[in-house]
Amino acid sequence: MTMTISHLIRRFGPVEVLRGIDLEVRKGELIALLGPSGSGKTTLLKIIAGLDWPDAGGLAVNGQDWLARKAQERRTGFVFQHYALFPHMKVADNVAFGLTVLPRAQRPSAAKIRARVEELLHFLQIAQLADRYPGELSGGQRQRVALGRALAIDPEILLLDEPFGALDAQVRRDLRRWLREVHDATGTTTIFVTHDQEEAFELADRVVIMGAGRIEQIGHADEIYDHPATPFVARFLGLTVEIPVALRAGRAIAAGLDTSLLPRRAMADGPATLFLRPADLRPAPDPEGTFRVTDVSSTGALLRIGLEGPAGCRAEAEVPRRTASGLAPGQTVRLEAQAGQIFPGQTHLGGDTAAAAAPSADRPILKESHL
Ligand SMILES: Nc1ncnc2c1ncn2[C@@H]1O[C@H](COP(=O)(O)OP(=O)(O)OP(=O)(O)O)[C@@H](O)[C@H]1O
Repeated sequence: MTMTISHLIRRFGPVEVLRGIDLEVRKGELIALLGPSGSGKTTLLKIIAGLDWPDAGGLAVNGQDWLARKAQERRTGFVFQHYALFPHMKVADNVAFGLTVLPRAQRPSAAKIRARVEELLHFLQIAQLADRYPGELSGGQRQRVALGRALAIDPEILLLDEPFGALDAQVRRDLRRWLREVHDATGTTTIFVTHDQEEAFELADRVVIMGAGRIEQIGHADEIYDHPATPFVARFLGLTVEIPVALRAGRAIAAGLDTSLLPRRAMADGPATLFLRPADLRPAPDPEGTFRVTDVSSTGALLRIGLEGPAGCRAEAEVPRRTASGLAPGQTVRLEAQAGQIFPGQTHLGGDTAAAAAPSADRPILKESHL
C-alpha cells in the first residue's frame, strides 16, 4: 500500500492546525511523526484513520480516495497511548474482537479466529497472558495486547499514537525494539506518533518532523541529525545555542569564536546565526576573550557554563567536569565551535527577528554542501 497525502488542511475555528501537509508513505515503511505538543501529529493520524476530516486536501491509498471511505472501510489498526482494552474480556477475546465484529460475509469461522489469535499471541510473545483480564496486566503488557488487537484484522496500515508514552524508560526501550521486530516480520506499513526524539530516530525508517501544522523536514535519522533543514528543527534537536555570526566565503566569523573546525558552507555572505549543542561549544580561559562566564553548575559528570558575549548574546556550554579548569564566574573565555549549523539571518538576543526564525514554508530551505 502506498499512501499519498496532498496539501491537507485542517482548521478548528480560526486556527489552522494542519497547514498544508504533503507526505508519501511507501509500502512497508515505518514512519515516525515527531514534533512538539500541539504540532498536529494526532490530528493527522485521526484523519488517516477516518476519525476526523480535513477542510481541504487529499488522502489516497493505492490511488484510491480514502476521504470517500468511512473509518470502518479503511482497515486501519489504531493503538493509542491509553488504549482501553475491554476490561471484562480476557486477553484472547480482546485480540479476537476486531475479527468477531466483521460483517458476516467477511468474518472467519470461530475456529479460524481462535487459530489466528493463538498465532498472534505467540508471535507477540504474550501467549502466557491469553486467559488474563486487562486489569491483571502491566502497562507494557497491555500495550502488547493492544497491538495484537490492532494487528488481528490484518490492517492496511497501522497507526500508533504515543503507544509507549505512559510507560517508564526501560519498558519503553524494550517495547521499541520489540515493535521494530514485529514490524519487520509483518511488513505492515506503520505510522508512529511520538515527541520522543530518541524513540523516533531508533525506530523509524524515515522521520517526519512537524512544527505548528507543517512538515519541517523528512529524512533518515542520521540525515536529520547531521543536517537539520530549518532553525525550528535545529532547536528541536537540541541545538539551543544561537550565536550571531557574519558569513564570509562560507566561514562563520564572530569575535572570540573559533569556527575553524566547521566545514565551509556554500552560502552567500551576510549576517547569519550559528546553532550549536551546548556540548559542541568549548570555552577556554583567555583574558582577551569576548565571552564572560556568568555561572557554573555541575551535574556530576558535566559542568554547565553560562556565558554572555558581545551585544548581550547568551550561550551555554557543557564540558566534562574533569577537563574544565579555571572556569569560574567572571572569567573571560574564548570559544571553540566543534560542530554546528548555520542559517542565514540573525536570531540574536533571543528574539526571532530575522530570516533564520521565519517559518520554513515562507522561504526556501537552503541546501548546505561542503565546499
Ligand atoms: N477537536 C478539537 N477542537 C479544537 N482544537 C483542537 C481539537 N483537536 C485538536 N485541537 C488543537 O489542534 C492542535 C494540534 O493538536 P494535536 O493533538 O494534533 O497535536 P499533537 O502534535 O498530537 O500534540 P500532542 O503531542 O500533545 O498530542 C492543538 O493546538 C490542539 O489544541
